[in-house]
Amino acid sequence: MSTTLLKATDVGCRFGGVIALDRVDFEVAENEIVGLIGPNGSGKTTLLNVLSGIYKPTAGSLMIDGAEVRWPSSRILSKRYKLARTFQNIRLAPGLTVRDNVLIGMHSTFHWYDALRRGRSSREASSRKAADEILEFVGIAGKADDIATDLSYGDQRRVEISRALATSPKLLLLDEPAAGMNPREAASLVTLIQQIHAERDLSIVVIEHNMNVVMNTASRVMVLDAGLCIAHGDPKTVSSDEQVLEAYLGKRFRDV
Ligand SMILES: Nc1ncnc2c1ncn2[C@@H]1O[C@H](COP(=O)(O)OP(=O)(O)OP(=O)(O)O)[C@@H](O)[C@H]1O
Repeated sequence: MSTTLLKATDVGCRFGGVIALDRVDFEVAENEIVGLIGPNGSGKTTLLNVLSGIYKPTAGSLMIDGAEVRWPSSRILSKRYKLARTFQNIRLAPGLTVRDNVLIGMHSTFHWYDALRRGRSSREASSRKAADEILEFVGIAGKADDIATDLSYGDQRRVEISRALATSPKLLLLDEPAAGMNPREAASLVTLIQQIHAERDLSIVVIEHNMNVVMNTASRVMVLDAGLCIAHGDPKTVSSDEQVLEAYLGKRFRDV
């Protein structure tokens, strides 16, 4: 039987007159990959921002690892509850190497300069080794000394994922990891997500507009539309749901 890692109940989030989330229930089990899809502006990133402590919701409750949490800050969530995330718009430290970006993730409790100093000191050789192991795992070890922002788009996404993995998360939140990728890069992202899931003891939530990525990674999918959950279930069931087809996927998806 699967154990629930995170359970958000009746979550609401308003921005003035805009209802970004309307009584949304969301659950992630241990070792599960959940896909989150929906049209632009349907509330996907808002849900991720709420779950990672960036937005405080206007209603609802959150349980993580069996304990009720009172919507703490992202720092507390990432440390105490071991959540890590990537962003829709890549956020890498400019001018720093790939390895240094990962070291920042590893020492995220410190100011980034402190993190780098610690990461670069001989005492912290083990951190560098751990960073290099993650880069190897993610497939960009050969680029550890390159400036991260000089890499291809697909590789920059891999750096972001490496940085998130550096915190050894129990829950990894990926916000449109395939955005801007070509089909070849997106296919190799699918393999990477499957590999992370198979080899690391964690759960993953993935927001994506690329249906191939969602359908080939997630075992369960939730669909948001205008802040409401309009469907959830296994990918096959969701992809044949009439309401989903009409609201979001449309004919395009029927042809996939
Ligand atoms: N900080 C904010 N201030 C005001 N409105 C916001 C804010 N964040 C989100 N919204 C609004 O909430 C709604 C949901 O936005 P959200 O970014 O969560 O959608 P999304 O499903 O992630 O869209 P996309 O697929 O385009 O990224 C939108 O109407 C958006 O304009």
